[in-house]
Amino acid sequence: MDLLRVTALGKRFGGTEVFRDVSFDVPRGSLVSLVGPSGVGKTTLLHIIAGLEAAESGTVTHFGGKRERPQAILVFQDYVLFPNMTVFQNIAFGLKARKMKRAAIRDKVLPMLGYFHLEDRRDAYPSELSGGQKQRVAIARAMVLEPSLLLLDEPFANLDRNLKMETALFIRSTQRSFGITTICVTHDLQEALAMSDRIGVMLGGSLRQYAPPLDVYRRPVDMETARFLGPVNTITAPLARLLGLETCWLRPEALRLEPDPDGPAVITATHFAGHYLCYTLRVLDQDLVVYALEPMGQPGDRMHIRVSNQYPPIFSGSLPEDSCA
Ligand SMILES: Nc1ncnc2c1ncn2[C@@H]1O[C@H](COP(=O)(O)OP(=O)(O)OP(=O)(O)O)[C@@H](O)[C@H]1O
Repeated sequence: MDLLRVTALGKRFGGTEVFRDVSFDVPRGSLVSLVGPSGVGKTTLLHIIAGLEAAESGTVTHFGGKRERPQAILVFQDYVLFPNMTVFQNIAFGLKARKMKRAAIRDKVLPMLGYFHLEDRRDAYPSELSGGQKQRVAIARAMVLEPSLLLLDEPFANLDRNLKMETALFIRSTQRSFGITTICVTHDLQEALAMSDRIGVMLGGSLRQYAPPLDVYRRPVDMETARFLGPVNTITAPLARLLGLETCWLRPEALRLEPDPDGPAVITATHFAGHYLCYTLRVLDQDLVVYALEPMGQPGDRMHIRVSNQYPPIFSGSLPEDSCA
């Protein structure tokens, strides 16, 4: 079985249940991210997979059976680089501990320095590195050992906003090039969506959904998962009639704005979100969130709203109980 299999895992701390019945498979060579609010048990789950923590119930089977359990490496969120060692020495550390010969260590570490864009920092100490460089050293130090499982705990936690996505795409490309099965725990949803083969959404003590990122975003299993992934517009009956739809729930990108002095919607707020503009509008006593690539207007401007058939509703039909917009 070329999978890492997590089956019915449960964990308690004292009398408090953290999670129950968590099951998922990680195919060899794939990258999986576990996301969820703070305190839901993501790090605890990662520690159980790493063998650092015992589960209350359930099993973790590494690629075909416990007897063949291969090496798993956990990269902690605060990097834990050796402060008195250079970048080269940090990356070489695990190979040296395996008593590898000097020339063989050089042959392994030098390509890593190139791959991780650290050639000109090879003799620098961790205190002389930027957050992004430290992160790259920590991941290079793990990958040089060619682990069969790489576990990343909050790999973007200490990075500047603009470095997060760059690092996510870098992790993705290195993970693919080296074919290293990777499980990542993160708060950074956009980065997790961008780099992962599968996303596991942990909510309220269980793994609510485990699927490719676009499926979780477009076909969430319930409203709480939908809202965790991003804004949801509830289209109740009067608005649905106006838009020529049935009652449904739409992501912001499913709606289009057109400036129209006689339009039914009024812009109430707008902000620039980096790659797009985010508008909040009031229409028929409801608030809607709509994204646009081009500026559409200012608060107070009236708009016509169209529905794009490129983005089907994430749910349609009768309103579930937790559907309040
Ligand atoms: N050793 C421990 N003893 C008792 N409770 C613990 C222990 N470790 C974690 N917890 C509790 O278990 C819950 C899950 O913690 P965990 O760190 O796994 O969550 P998380 O989803 O990774 O959170 P965050 O995103 O904030 O890191 C929390 O309520 C935490 O306080």
